Amino acid sequence: MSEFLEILPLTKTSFAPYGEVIEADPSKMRLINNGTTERFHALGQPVVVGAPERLIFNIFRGQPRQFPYSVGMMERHPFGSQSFMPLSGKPFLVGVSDDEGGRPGKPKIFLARADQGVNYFANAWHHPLMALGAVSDFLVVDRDNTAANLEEFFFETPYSIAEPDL
Ligand SMILES: NC(=O)N[C@@H](O)C(=O)O
Ligand code: NI
Repeated sequence: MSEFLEILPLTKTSFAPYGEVIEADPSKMRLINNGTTERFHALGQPVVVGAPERLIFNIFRGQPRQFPYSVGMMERHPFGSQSFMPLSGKPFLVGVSDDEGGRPGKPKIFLARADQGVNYFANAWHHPLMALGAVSDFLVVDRDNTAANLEEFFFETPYSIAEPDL
């Protein structure tokens, strides 16, 4: 019987060890364009390790996950950060793990609102995109040449996630 993982709200504090939360934080806001635009400044830092690879913009179109969902693996990108910002007005799930001697520990699952994105730090264990409820698009900024930038770990016993209460 696999262990069910609790779903927590996504907050800057809870997510801090794994990356940055991209959201319109009033403390980061400055008025620009003659007061007609609110700029929420420097919400996260895209990172490439090991030039000459480039940071690129992508769109990921994710199929909604079905529940109960089996979390059988985690992955990480040693040579760059990876950010996901919802474009379809839907919430999504974020899964991360601490590193425990080169392997991911028990995953932590966060529910990201439709107005929240995340930027995973380089080498942060995370689960691949988990869209919710409908096919959803995400703006993704990460390092080009992903082939050399992906490490996966498969759990002997998968964890489970119950249908989130949206
Ligand atoms: N492999 C890929 O491009 N996607 C994953 O990295 C992911 O985090 O969804
Ligand atoms: Ni990834």
